[in-house]
Amino acid sequence: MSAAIKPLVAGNWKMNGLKASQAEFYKMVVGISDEVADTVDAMICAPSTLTALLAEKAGKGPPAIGGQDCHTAASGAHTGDISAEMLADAGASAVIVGHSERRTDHGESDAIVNAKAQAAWRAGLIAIICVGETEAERKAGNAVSIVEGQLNASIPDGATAENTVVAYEPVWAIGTGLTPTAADVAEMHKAMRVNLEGRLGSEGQAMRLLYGGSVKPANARELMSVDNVNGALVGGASLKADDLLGILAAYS
Ligand SMILES: O=C[C@H](O)COP(=O)(O)O
Repeated sequence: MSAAIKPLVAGNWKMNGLKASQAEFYKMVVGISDEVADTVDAMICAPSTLTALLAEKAGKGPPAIGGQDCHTAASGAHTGDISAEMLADAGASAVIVGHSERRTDHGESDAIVNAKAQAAWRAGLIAIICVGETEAERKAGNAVSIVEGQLNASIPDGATAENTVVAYEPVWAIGTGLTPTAADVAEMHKAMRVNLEGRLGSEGQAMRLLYGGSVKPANARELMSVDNVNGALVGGASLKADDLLGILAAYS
């Protein structure tokens, strides 16, 4: 772990959560101790129907509130979409862009992800940019080159450690209970660090690099202690306060 970088554990609720989920969320708000908050940043990326409700419930947080996707435009005739400005207005401070589920389900290319990251910055949001290889790409020995290609094309010029977080999520590890070995995570995160330092200098050196894919309380300590892993992007386990708090406890 890079000592100077404050880690981030971001929960991605995906298409889960109703107004009643505020009760579980409030358990997270009251369960994050000052000691934990001093050590690690916490965030919940809620469905946009809940952004304003949870932001109000969180007050100043933690957790901070994030969105899960945004359009590239600030406003306009884009039925069903949501802009980064709308998320910011509802109380979000960050937005995930380029999640593999968006890339697969909605055909989002690196170029679109790049434009969405710029839209996030335009609205004053942190862009959490996701990258990751498929199972076939890993089996073919191409995982690192695939991820480097995604980094190069998805991260806009002007990325800083303040406005950008990178999340490495092997597609085959998402929601499957499978995780890469600590050695594989270390290899990938080192490669990402070298790539980002080469392009962005000290900003790339200080940028938070999250690991995502089947992170649970039981494996968080091992995964989060890998060099160049500066936190986690958590799906299923972020829906339950006990699990999220258990993952945050990896930093205690
Ligand atoms: O954004 C989160 C990831 O897709 C990981 O999901 P998961 O923790 O349910 O595997």
